[in-house]
Amino acid sequence: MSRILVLVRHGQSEWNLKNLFTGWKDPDLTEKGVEEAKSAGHKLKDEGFVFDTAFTSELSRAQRTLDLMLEELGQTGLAITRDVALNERDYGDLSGLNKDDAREKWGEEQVHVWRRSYDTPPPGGESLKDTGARVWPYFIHDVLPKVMAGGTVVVAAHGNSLRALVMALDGLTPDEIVGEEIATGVPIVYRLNADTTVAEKRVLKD
Ligand SMILES: O=C(O)[C@H](O)COP(=O)(O)O
Repeated sequence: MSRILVLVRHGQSEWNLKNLFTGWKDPDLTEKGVEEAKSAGHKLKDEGFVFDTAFTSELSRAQRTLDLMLEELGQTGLAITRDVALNERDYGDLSGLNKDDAREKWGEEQVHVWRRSYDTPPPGGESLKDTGARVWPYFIHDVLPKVMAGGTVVVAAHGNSLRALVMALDGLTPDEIVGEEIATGVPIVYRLNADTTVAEKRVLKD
């Protein structure tokens, strides 16, 4: 039984390039982001991955990344489930602001706490804990059963919705999750044991 879960953060978006807080805003991929998505698909193809099902968010950058990966894999007909539960953390009032301008205004430390802490939400937005409170139940209810049935499952999502998943899968503490970064377009491959614990984790860097 394979029980494989592949997590991929979308490729670079227009707002990643402009250094803007994005959250639930919906910018497209840049050309570099398109290349990153294709390269993720290429790596997975080279390793022989064939997916049984795919999940993504309701945001274009993750959906397009998934489509581009599946094109590379020759799996454009695959069933895709799109759900708001996998959306990026809602950055609230920070959405659309430049990250350096925010550091100027509120200070480096405060902005770091909003971006990387476990339970301090940005103004009007979600903390990582809040994000996990919607991502994790969705994962348990909708995604995990497909993996545990012996499937090979891909989830294309976002920096912080994936940090919430990785925190739970890897059993990281609130202090440990602060240092966890998810790179754009780099597949993270989990193989799970029959009791749902992680048997193996590999990050498919270049
Ligand atoms: O929503 C965003 O701005 C990005 O997708 C993630 O941003 P962060 O790295 O600042 O959390």
